[in-house]
Amino acid sequence: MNSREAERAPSALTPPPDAIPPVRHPEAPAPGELLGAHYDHCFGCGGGQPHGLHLQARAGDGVSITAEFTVQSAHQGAPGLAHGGVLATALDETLGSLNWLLRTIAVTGRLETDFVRPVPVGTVLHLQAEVTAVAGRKIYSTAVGRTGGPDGPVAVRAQALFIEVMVDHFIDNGRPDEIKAAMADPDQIRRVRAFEVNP
Ligand SMILES: CCCCCCCC(=O)SCCNC(=O)CCNC(=O)[C@H](O)C(C)(C)COP(=O)(O)OP(=O)(O)OC[C@H]1O[C@@H](n2cnc3c(N)ncnc32)[C@H](O)[C@@H]1OP(=O)(O)O
Repeated sequence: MNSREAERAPSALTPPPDAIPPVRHPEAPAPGELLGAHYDHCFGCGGGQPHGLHLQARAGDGVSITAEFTVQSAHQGAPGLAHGGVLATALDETLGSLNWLLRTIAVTGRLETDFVRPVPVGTVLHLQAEVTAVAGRKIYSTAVGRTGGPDGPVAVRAQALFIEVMVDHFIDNGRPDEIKAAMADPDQIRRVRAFEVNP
């Protein structure tokens, strides 16, 4: 472990003392509004991924989100049970959707997941996530996923740190074919949301 990694290790998900509460963007979708897919080919929310999660997120109060995802046969790890990585993806996607309420472009830097109960295929996972603090480019957030309804037992939970980036993060690092296709989309909203840029 180098010194930078050591610095991040145990307290990386604890906001520093100068962190501030998150501020909901004035043009954020109203509480209860469905967010829709930010990118058709997103494995978490896009309709263009046959085996994707097709997660549906809804704006909550403050800087919070609720989301639902139904575990499909294609999401198995052990027989009849959701793969842990798929559940982590559902948490990551829900947490990532919070950035749309802040209208900040950010990517996951760290995602720490607790797998509390096994989740069978066919289960609807009810997710809730909120931003807890912001410190400069660092956005701290938490999420839980419950089974049997929005108030059911916790099956998974996560703590995350998202880092604000410029749109160049996607343009410089993404594969040129997909970047070109997304930029050529005549729908301005779809074009900007593909890169998570504010319209
Ligand atoms: C609706 C949208 C849904 C989107 C889907 C869900 C979201 C995703 O899955 S995004 C994809 C997965 N994530 C990625 O690909 C990110 C890959 N990583 C990177 O590109 C870079 O490491 C990146 C951008 C996170 C940080 O790099 P860089 O911009 O150079 O920032 P850097 O200076 O290293 O770090 C900035 C701060 O964050 C901290 N930090 C960065 N990474 C971490 C980390 N892993 N753990 C803890 N702290 C970290 C640094 O310590 C630093 O803190 P401070 O300002 O206090 O010194």
